[in-house]
Amino acid sequence: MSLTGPSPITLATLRQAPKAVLHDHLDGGLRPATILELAAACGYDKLPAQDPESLRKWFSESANSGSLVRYLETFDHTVAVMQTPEGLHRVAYECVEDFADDGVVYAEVRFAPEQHLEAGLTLDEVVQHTLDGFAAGEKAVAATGRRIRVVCLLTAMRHAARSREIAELAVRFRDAGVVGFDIAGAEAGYPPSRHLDAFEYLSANTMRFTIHAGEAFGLPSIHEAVAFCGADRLGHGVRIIDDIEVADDGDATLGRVANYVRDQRIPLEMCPTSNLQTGAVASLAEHPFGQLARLRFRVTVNTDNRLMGDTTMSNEMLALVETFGYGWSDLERFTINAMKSSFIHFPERLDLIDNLIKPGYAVLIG
Ligand SMILES: O=c1[nH]cnc2c1ncn2[C@@H]1O[C@H](CO)[C@@H](O)[C@H]1O
Ligand SMILES: [Zn+2]
Repeated sequence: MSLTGPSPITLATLRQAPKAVLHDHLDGGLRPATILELAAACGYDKLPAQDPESLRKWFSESANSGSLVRYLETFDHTVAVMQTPEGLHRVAYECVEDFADDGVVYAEVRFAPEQHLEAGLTLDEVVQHTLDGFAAGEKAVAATGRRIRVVCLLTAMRHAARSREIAELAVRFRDAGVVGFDIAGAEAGYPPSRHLDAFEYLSANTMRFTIHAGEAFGLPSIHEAVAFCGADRLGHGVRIIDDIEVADDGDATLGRVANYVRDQRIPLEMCPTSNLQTGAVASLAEHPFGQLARLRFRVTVNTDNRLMGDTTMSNEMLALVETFGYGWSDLERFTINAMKSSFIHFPERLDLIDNLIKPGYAVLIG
């Protein structure tokens, strides 16, 4: 029996809840003030605004275009200031701090090393400076008495032709903080099967991977990702809803791909705010998250790009609570879903679930 009852769900209490994020882009999460300072330091003079607040507004407004391709254009400015050892280290370090301040206890953060070679760094150097930044961030957070684990996924850009090379890079850094691989970028016209070579290499090396699929393009992309490529998780995957028919009484009929994804417990990395911005869904009320959670797909809550979405994990959770009426036990379930789906080793997952996540929600549930 509880003496206090459940805490109300507000942004403040959500920030205290232990959270896990599987889908967050490093180059989509910079602090506006940091962008300005790094731009000044490296001589990048194409920023669209000159003070932090205007820049914050510029990113969220420009990303809110209803088109993935235009959303992605905003990354030119963040990637531009992440070309040096200092830039990469600082952005990674601050990412850890920002997650910890929001009560995130586990994060898988991704970025595309091939986009960070303009100042002459090698792929290996790019990854090493970033991992050093994460490690320094973890240490700084630990020194304040909090605990966070941040690991890295390496992304290959789906329109480019370096995925095999990036897969090899990921495997090279597998014991140093890289736990998986991803492909991202404009989806239409660039099906995941273009990168079969990379996925086969990863599978042969027992390294796991996720694929952005079913975001700006439909069900065929999801089908390819899970059936041809063997994706361990799906980035977004919202269009899986096209393979589900829901009758007026709520009864659902699933097609073959939807059944496969649910049966195999393939995790869906859902990013509500990002989906609104890119036009993948028209409104939160219509976001497939609600139906998919109800139908017991393995849904997880994610930020995608904190800068472009002007968002945090707490914010994404609050939006879902306000839209679908979720309570603490639902949020705990989504968080445990994320930990079960994470790419770190099993004992470490269990440790975070048993020693941080369950006790944290027990306090909030009251
Ligand atoms: O939601 C998304 N869908 C597809 N690609 C994305 C999304 N968010 C970011 N990126 C792309 O991933 C790269 C590496 O982090 C970013 O530079 C951006 O081009
Ligand atoms: Zn993404």
